[in-house]
Amino acid sequence: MIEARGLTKRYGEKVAVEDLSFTARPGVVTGFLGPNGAGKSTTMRMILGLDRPTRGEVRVNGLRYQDMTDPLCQVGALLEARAVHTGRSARNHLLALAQTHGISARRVDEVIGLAGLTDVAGRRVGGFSLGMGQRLGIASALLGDPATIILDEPVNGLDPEGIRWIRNLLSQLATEGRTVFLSSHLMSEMALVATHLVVVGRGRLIAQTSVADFIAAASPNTVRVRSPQAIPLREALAGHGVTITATGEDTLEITGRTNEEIGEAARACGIALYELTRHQVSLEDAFMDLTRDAVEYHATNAPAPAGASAGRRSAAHAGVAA
Ligand SMILES: Nc1ncnc2c1ncn2[C@@H]1O[C@H](COP(=O)(O)OP(=O)(O)OP(=O)(O)O)[C@@H](O)[C@H]1O
Repeated sequence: MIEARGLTKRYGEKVAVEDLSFTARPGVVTGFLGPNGAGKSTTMRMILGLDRPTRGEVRVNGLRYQDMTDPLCQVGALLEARAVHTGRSARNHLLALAQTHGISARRVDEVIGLAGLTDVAGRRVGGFSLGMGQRLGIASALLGDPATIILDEPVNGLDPEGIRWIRNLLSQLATEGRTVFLSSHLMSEMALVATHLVVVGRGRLIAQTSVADFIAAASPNTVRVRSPQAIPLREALAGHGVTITATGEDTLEITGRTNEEIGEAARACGIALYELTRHQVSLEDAFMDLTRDAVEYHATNAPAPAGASAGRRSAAHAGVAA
């Protein structure tokens, strides 16, 4: 469990993180999202005792990092995959780390296997590819069998097989009851692995919610229906507060009716349906919509539109912090 309360970090005049409170719970993968410069790395560094909060505090498993006697066994972290002694072999690097916490050589070989590094464990880390470095970083994070795992951009440099491996690994770690907290700029990847989100912008909390609610809140309330009898179906569904637009010969876009209502109305009239789909935006679209005002630097050819969009307004209603 990670609990941040009123976490604030200033660098001189610059406020990197401001009054940030959130909880990452055991048993789920929590994605930590935010535009560039939103304060994610600073927050992760404070969780790991690498930066001292200006105000507030953050605890892992109820403890501040600096109060842990066996940090490697409490919280495993991957922040900078390249920050290892490049002259050592992967196994020796892990053995040296293990010795600082009285962790057995057997556990070292276990995590080498888990990370898929068995064939290269004797090779110098200096010759490792970015993907192998990531795997070694993840092996280091898991060495102490910690209840909480924090990973900054864990799929960085991994090939498709490696990405699938880490996706399965993170889900497995959460299923075992661990707290998994990770940042990534790859929204499609985050949508596949995380079930909960903490979203920050300009150092402040924007949202703390499930991925499903985050996407639902940003999605228009539209159902797409395809039927060979679109005209009688349209007549059957017409009513107060219902908008129906024909977008093709056999296709209708409907707002104001649920999937169930449409399905039941079609059945009652003996109308066949070929498709009945609630329109959902991608996590990337929801993220872009919600964080548009929190982006520090916009590309000059894509200025931020003024005012809140419908998506952002509805996101605020779904337990999303203002
Ligand atoms: N040591 C520092 N001194 C001054 N400003 C800093 C320092 N570290 C971070 N910042 C500033 O604090 C803000 C938050 O930075 P941080 O690296 O935490 O963001 P981030 O969300 O991790 O960004 P990215 O997605 O680009 O990695 C940025 O504006 C950054 O320039």
